Amino acid sequence: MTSSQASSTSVEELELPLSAGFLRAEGISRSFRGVKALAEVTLEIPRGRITGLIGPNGAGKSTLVNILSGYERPDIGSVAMNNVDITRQTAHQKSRSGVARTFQHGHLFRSLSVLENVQVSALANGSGRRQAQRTAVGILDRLDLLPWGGLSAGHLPHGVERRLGVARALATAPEYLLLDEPAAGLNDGEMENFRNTIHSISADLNIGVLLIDHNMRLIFAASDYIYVLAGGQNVLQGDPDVVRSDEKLATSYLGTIASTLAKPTS
Ligand SMILES: Nc1ncnc2c1ncn2[C@@H]1O[C@H](COP(=O)(O)OP(=O)(O)OP(=O)(O)O)[C@@H](O)[C@H]1O
Repeated sequence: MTSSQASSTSVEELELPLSAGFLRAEGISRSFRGVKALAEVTLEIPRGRITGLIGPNGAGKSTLVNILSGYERPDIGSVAMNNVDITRQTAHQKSRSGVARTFQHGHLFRSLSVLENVQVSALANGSGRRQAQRTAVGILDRLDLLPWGGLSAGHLPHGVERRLGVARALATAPEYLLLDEPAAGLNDGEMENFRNTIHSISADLNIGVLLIDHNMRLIFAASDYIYVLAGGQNVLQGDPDVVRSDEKLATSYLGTIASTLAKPTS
């Protein structure tokens, strides 16, 4: 195909999937002083989809997020983004490459305003001042955070603080967004809003979302595909209906945890 043919052909005509590209962890192992946190774990996060990751405490979920986002290095295994090996990139380099994450415990600048927190993320990722301002306002609008923009991030209701964590991650213009227990402590209404928000982030912005949470109702309602880890290993994966009905989830200790955590949080 010549370049003029290529430029006159739209994506729709080519029938290319909007969700092309993925972030992939392949055969990841990681130990801490002899404790094996992950053993040959593989997981794939396609763009434009929500991938759920569940498992009991200590299963290795956060360690995997730390490795995907560059906060930890694997002992063995690789991380690839859109088929490019990014295993050895630092957290900052991965962020620049297009991998963003939230943290279980905030990581906000509490003395800055909500708007400033988002601007700082955009600036740190290379935006100029004006662009950072525009980006921050647009993201606050998308996440219904504009009314909070001028308030100090140190005194926010829990649900707002959680959304601000997502806003900061979005300000780095990611292709992939890793959400580590973003809904902890949200009530049912906030949870439903949050689910709609991450759905629009993945579908409208074509972002690949990894969603880790102990709330099974959120995970099963929001995810297009689910991975289950236990003891640092892949134990089960598939569409939500497949995972829900698999006897490994229903009859093992995972099932006990799942049913406990599926209770309403409010
Ligand atoms: N920095 C570290 N130093 C020592 N051990 C660690 C470290 N990080 C994780 N571990 C251990 O690795 C294992 C996996 O922990 P990890 O936090 O990844 O699990 P998790 O599935 O995220 O758990 P949770 O649901 O409780 O957050 C645990 O045994 C944990 O104690």
